[in-house]
Amino acid sequence: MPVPTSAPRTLYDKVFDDHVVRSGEGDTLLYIDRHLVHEVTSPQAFEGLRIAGRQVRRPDCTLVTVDHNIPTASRKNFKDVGSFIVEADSRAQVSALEDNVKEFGLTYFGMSDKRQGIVHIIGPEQGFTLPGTTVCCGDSHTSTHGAFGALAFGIGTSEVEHILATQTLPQAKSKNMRVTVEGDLAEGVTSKDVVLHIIGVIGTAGGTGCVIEFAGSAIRGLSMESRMSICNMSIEGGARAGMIAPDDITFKYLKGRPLSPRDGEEWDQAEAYWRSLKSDPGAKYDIEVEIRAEDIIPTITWGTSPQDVVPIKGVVPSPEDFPEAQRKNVERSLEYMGLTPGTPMEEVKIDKAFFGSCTNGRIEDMRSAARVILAAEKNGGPTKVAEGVYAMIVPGSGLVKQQAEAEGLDVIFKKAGFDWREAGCSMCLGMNPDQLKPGERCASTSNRNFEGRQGAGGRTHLMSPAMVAAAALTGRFTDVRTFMGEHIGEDGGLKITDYSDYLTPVEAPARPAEPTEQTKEGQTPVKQAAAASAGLPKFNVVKGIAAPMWEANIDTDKIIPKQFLKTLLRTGLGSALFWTIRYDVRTNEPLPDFVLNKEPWNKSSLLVCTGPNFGCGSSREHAPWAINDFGIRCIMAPSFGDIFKTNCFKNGMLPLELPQADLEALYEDASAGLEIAVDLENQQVIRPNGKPPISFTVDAFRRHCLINGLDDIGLTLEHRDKIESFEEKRSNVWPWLDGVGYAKKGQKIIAVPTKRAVSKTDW
Ligand SMILES: CC(C)[C@H](C(=O)O)[C@@H](O)C(=O)O
Ligand code: SF4
Repeated sequence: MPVPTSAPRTLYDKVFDDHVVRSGEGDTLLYIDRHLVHEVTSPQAFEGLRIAGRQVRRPDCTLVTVDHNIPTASRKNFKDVGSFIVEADSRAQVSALEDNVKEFGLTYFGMSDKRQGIVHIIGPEQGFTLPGTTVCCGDSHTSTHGAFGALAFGIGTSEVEHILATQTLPQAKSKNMRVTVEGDLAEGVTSKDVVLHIIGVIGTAGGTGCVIEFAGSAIRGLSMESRMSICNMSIEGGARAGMIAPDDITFKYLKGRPLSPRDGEEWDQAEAYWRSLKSDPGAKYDIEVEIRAEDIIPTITWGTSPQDVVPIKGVVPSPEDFPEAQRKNVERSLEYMGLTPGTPMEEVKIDKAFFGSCTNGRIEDMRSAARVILAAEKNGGPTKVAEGVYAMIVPGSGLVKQQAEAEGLDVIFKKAGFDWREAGCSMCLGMNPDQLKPGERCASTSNRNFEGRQGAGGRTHLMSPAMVAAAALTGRFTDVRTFMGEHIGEDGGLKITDYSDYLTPVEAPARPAEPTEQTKEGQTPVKQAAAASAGLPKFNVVKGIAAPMWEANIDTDKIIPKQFLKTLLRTGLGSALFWTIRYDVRTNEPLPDFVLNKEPWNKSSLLVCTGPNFGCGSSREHAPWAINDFGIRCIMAPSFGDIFKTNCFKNGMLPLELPQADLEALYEDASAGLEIAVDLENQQVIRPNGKPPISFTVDAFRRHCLINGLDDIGLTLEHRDKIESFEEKRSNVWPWLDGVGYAKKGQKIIAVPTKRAVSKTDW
């Protein structure tokens, strides 16, 4: 429920309140101003629209691009997707998107468009992301856009369909959390170090159920691009979204962008509203975290969770350094990462270096890496990528690439032996051919170091672009400050003009052979029958064997890895559930010790996990689809990742939070192979052998929907009149938000007239 406007409100409260279409029973219905769409999480949503005979409600507020699947090889000879993308499933997914944007009349930055890029890079670049807006995308790193003071969060595919059809989304109000970073950042410390440090402090579940506002002088001193890197990784801190109050730095960044309000009256009106978007003095936060900027030094990860951070001067930790409850997880991570406790991080060697992703694929990141290369040379450090290391640079968008080339950065990179690629998500998750081989170690500017994230068996260490550049040059993790001398800093040190000596074109380095097919890691399993939601099955009592698991932070990459996200369907993923821990990564043979490969748990219909934060990370709805397809309808755990939890409900599944002691008891029942029953109507877990049942409570509205198998879109469309009156108000109060897409004359625009001319600026 909106807070009465007289009470002091946080930035989050204000943006939330300004988007309420309706509040009643269940979640509040929020209007979504900006919807970004990509190829991985949309095919089933468009299919759902088609089956229900629905249109896209606001094409002018929808922007579509392709990023995850596309190869990053040169596009010089690009003709079409059909001939360019070798891998069949990736090609099918990109082609499906191309068909969908045509059919539904949407603005699309395809592979031949220089504005194409990672969704979270192109939104801000175009001025599509604006302060005070609600921004959604079927992608967990939508939190990036919060850097503008937008309420931006990732959603699953069912929610993508919901927004396409209604331009709204049912949302529960999150808690307010504030992370304040006060003071000056030391030389060589970047926003990536800040956010890794924050996640190290709060943990990957620290922000669960919250929207984090980043505040303090260190945050205010950052550029927009650095702020985006911080908000981007709010999801790694478990938060629904991250936000930073907009200020002059924000307004300057937005001025003149193609989809920003036009100069003059429209801009002035927008800026006046944006200036009101800051937390009121005395506004209440449920959680406050304070961090001193001077405590942050260049930081990297050692393990398989983004919270596994260590300062570069530190050593690989030992399980004994952690509380008892975490030791098994630490041992598992160390084993996977092939690291020995006590080894100085600066002695760990790398095989690959990856620059890019929605965290660090922007122009400032490219400049920061180039500065390190130049400074290393000036200070007598290495001048080339270390022997045996393959280093790739993948700009976040075609426009970032164009800008970098205009500044001559590509020449610096190529001369030092880096491979200069085309825009896309690339090795951040390796849905395209850019992947690690089993056992390879990578210094990466991306955001996730989960097991198998960059390729089955691959080992990822997260760090800043400057630190990746340093590691690429020395072949091992290196404190960038040790050979930078005075030439350091995000804006200080070497200036762009210093690049002039390096502007001689050179050949690209040899690249390791690319796999043509991804069958080694397994392909989309079993062919499936129906692509769209078949309507929600009713959930009443689910009884059966429960699979016991104990790991903390089971991320959705672990539940279903990237190679299975290429499906156009919602079904058939059961055989790939927990792929990387269920099968041998080299032979694809089932691992006999994995619980779901053993009798009787291979027929589980429930799952009990004693570790917290189940389903954290990526927004892929493929995770609950895979669990459901295996036959599991209810997961019991101490806590869940926010997006995963919503995705479960959208599929008629129950994510049930229970106290640790109850879970330990159920874990024992499950390990003994005994049947458990979850009775949602009576809110009880019934244990075997007459043991006393465990009571629980589930939100009344969610329970009602699950028991009756209710379809959310249908429910929302009953409030069509409310949506229309909200849109009318929106056009009056925030007129710069209407009709800003690139829709051309004659293109299908449903419901909303375009009120403004299409910008012709060459961006
Ligand atoms: C494909 C998409 C669902 C996913 C996400 O939500 O984050 C991806 O971008 C990732 O980084 O794993
Ligand atoms: S996290 Fe990686 S895969 Fe996901 S959107 Fe960002 S760049 Fe793409």
